Amino acid sequence: MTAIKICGLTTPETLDAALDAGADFVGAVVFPQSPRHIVPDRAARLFERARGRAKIVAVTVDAEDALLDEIARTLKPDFIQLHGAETPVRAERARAVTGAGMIKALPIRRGDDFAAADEWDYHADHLMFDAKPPEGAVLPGGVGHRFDWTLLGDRVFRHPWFLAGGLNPDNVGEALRITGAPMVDVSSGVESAPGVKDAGRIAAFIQNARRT
Ligand SMILES: O=C(O)c1ccccc1N[C@@H]1O[C@H](COP(=O)(O)O)[C@@H](O)[C@H]1O
Repeated sequence: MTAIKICGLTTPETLDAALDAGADFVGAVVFPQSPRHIVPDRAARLFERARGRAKIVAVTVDAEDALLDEIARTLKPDFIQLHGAETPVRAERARAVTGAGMIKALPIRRGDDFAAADEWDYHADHLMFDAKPPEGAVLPGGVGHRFDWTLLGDRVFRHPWFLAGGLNPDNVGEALRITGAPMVDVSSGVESAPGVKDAGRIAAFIQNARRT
């Protein structure tokens, strides 16, 4: 069965919508430039209701040790998602500081962007293939951009991997049919406005992904 991550949750109502619909991973974005930013202390109080029901993911972008340490002490995530330009050395440091599993997002625009996966596959527990944002974009993710899913072809990776970028309730079925992704991740596609999650769209996304 496809594993599903709902990312950028900031309210109890929408977190409950994700949990009740059967999300496997729920994500807190700790990145001040994001409309979904939540400080670690508040994330810890919000996400406590998810513990044991879904894996808790802290999404970070080139985070310093101090922030990683704060996230580890407060939120205690099951996974740290690295969504910036981290190196494998920094990623191993993030793993050591947090004691959490690691998801590494790789930006994809063309087929040769998958080359980075060869090395990262040996460091990350899960790779996440997300669309490369347009030049000058403030956010490295969460912008609803998708890449050409056929680029995945019949590539094989060591661990189950996430497809992300521009997914929504209407296209997740097609995305799964084309890519055979074992895991999917969504943020802006289940919102009514940037940073405003929609319980109905969360439920529809999970239902449509499961149906496929
Ligand atoms: O969601 C954000 O605001 C965000 C900020 C910084 C880094 C990553 C972020 N989100 C991640 O990007 C994917 C794809 O987003 P979308 O579905 O295209 O909107 C999202 O699932 C998060 O993992």
